[in-house]
Amino acid sequence: MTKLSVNINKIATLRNSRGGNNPDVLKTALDCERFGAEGITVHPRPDERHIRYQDVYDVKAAIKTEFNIEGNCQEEKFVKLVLDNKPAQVTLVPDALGQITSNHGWDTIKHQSYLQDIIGVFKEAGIRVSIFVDPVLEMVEAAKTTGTDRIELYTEAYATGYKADREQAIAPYVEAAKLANKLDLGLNAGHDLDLENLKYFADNISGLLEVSIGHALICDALYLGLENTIQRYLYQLRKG
Ligand SMILES: CC(=O)[C@@H](O)[C@H](O)COP(=O)(O)O
Ligand SMILES: NCC(=O)COP(=O)(O)O
Repeated sequence: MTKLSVNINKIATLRNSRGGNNPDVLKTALDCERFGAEGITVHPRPDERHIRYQDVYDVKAAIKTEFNIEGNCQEEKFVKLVLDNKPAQVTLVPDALGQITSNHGWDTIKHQSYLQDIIGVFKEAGIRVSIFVDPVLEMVEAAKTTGTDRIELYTEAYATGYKADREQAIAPYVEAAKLANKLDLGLNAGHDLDLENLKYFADNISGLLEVSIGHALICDALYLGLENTIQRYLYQLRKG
């Protein structure tokens, strides 16, 4: 079964735009769980323009489902934040400073030795590790030797290509997933997944353990309401 982890970054972005506590990030996380989400994802960035470091402590203390902290482990503050909070999972993303959003996976060959070291730090603390990778076979293969528990396939290219030719868009992901399964690497996916493209992805990717979805889900919630939206995403993952 593929778990749905809701990324609440965009709730924090809205809150920060006025400086108060509306919408309430912690309440939203708890409501997401109440409405059926099987995990909460946050992606704090060094400028704290959406999720703030304090939000991470607050959310961790309150939620009951799997907590997934994503971010750039080259930032010392991020490493401390993760080790302080001990989430169920940390997802390592090779973001540059000031990046609008994540836009590529790790080069697991070039950064092999660095990844081995940092993954070891998190695993030593009992935290499951996932690393963000593009659906490129060499990158998946080299991910295995980093010691990571899982990879998260970066799905922006799938989401962009879906409308024009979904078979072509998913093809590299099918191959990457087959290889990950063969190597016994756990498989997550995320970025720009939405109500339209999610089911086809989940149906065609074997062994998909978790999707983390934020931007589209929060946009849908404006029209459909948060509870209804989460139920609809779960339905896309579960229906035959
Ligand atoms: C790793 C990934 O694809 C998402 O976490 C995405 O980066 C969300 O971050 P933003 O909300 O800052 O776009
Ligand atoms: N890991 C992907 C994620 O958390 C959410 O990405 P998006 O749905 O906001 O594009």
